[in-house]
Amino acid sequence: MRLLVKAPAKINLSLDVLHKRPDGYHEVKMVMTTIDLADRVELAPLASDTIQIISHNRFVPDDHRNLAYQAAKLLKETFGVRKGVAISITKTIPVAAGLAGGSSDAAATLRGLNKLWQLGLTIDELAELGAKIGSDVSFCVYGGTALATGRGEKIEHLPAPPPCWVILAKPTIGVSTAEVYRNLNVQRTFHPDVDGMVQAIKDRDYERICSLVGNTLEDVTLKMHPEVAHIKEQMKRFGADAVLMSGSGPTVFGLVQYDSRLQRIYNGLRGFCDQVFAVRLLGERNSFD
Ligand SMILES: C[C@](O)(CO)[C@H](O)COP(=O)(O)OP(=O)(O)OC[C@H]1O[C@@H](n2ccc(N)nc2=O)[C@H](O)[C@@H]1O
Ligand SMILES: Nc1ncnc2c1ncn2[C@@H]1O[C@H](COP(=O)(O)OP(=O)(O)OP(=O)(O)O)[C@@H](O)[C@H]1O
Repeated sequence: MRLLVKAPAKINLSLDVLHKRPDGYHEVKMVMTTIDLADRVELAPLASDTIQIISHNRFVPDDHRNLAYQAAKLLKETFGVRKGVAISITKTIPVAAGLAGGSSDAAATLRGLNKLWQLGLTIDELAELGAKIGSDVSFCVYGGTALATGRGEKIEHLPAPPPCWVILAKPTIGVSTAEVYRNLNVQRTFHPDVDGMVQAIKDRDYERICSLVGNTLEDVTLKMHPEVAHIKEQMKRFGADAVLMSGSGPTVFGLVQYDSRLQRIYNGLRGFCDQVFAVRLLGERNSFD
């Protein structure tokens, strides 16, 4: 049996960093939501007891460094599985972009292998295991919309925000999440109103959601890569309702409610940015199939 699993990207509508912890990670408080831009993860049983990664993207490792590999290894070791699997990853989510592509591939692998190997784990158990792979993996196991705290692995589910378009523009640079956190001075930085964002989502108030988007990590990445600020300015100028960098960047997203404006913004950005996507905000859990 071969299994095809969808691995959607996330954006951070609000991301606050509270303080650095003794373990080196940062305590965060953020609102994340899934969007309709997804990698395809295909799982096929192997006769030998090995994990094989097939990826045709030169930026994606095809060995133990791949987060999907780490997900399979974690399940094998934790539950004593003596079976092999070939994991074929077709990337659509840009790499090192702030969209949790690798984390979502790992989450899809956890969900898929739970079925393929008939492990009978609950979604909460899979999310807990996911946290061992990376801070964004727990959220990606569930998808939907959530308030994430701790180092990002404590998930409180939220209703979906009102439907809208999400325009994404990624400059041709990759950003290291570790480096962005390292360059952050938590005391002297902007802190968005995350509680306000949670309330606005519960109230399904699109205008308030747009007015409250904010990301503590944005200033750090903008200083390192001024082209991200340029994309932000252009997206605002072309008429997006709200504009923000996602995660540690460098992808910038814009929220747009009216179809009539979408084409104009998309075309405008395509003029100077290679990777531009217009997708729907998913926001609902279980939108993987
Ligand atoms: C920027 C975000 O994507 C926002 O959703 C996440 O906070 C990062 O999630 P991630 O890429 O899954 O991060 P991990 O793979 O767990 O960690 C990568 C590196 O980022 C830093 N890191 C990450 C998460 C966090 N809460 N504090 C940190 O300081 C650490 O230096 C860590 O070594
Ligand atoms: N399945 C994978 N897909 C993409 N990159 C992967 C994968 N597994 C490991 N990596 C490595 O992880 C690095 C970060 O990639 P990824 O696309 O997950 O970043 P990101 O979108 O910024 O993540 P996040 O938003 O969670 O910080 C890449 O440079 C790559 O070397």
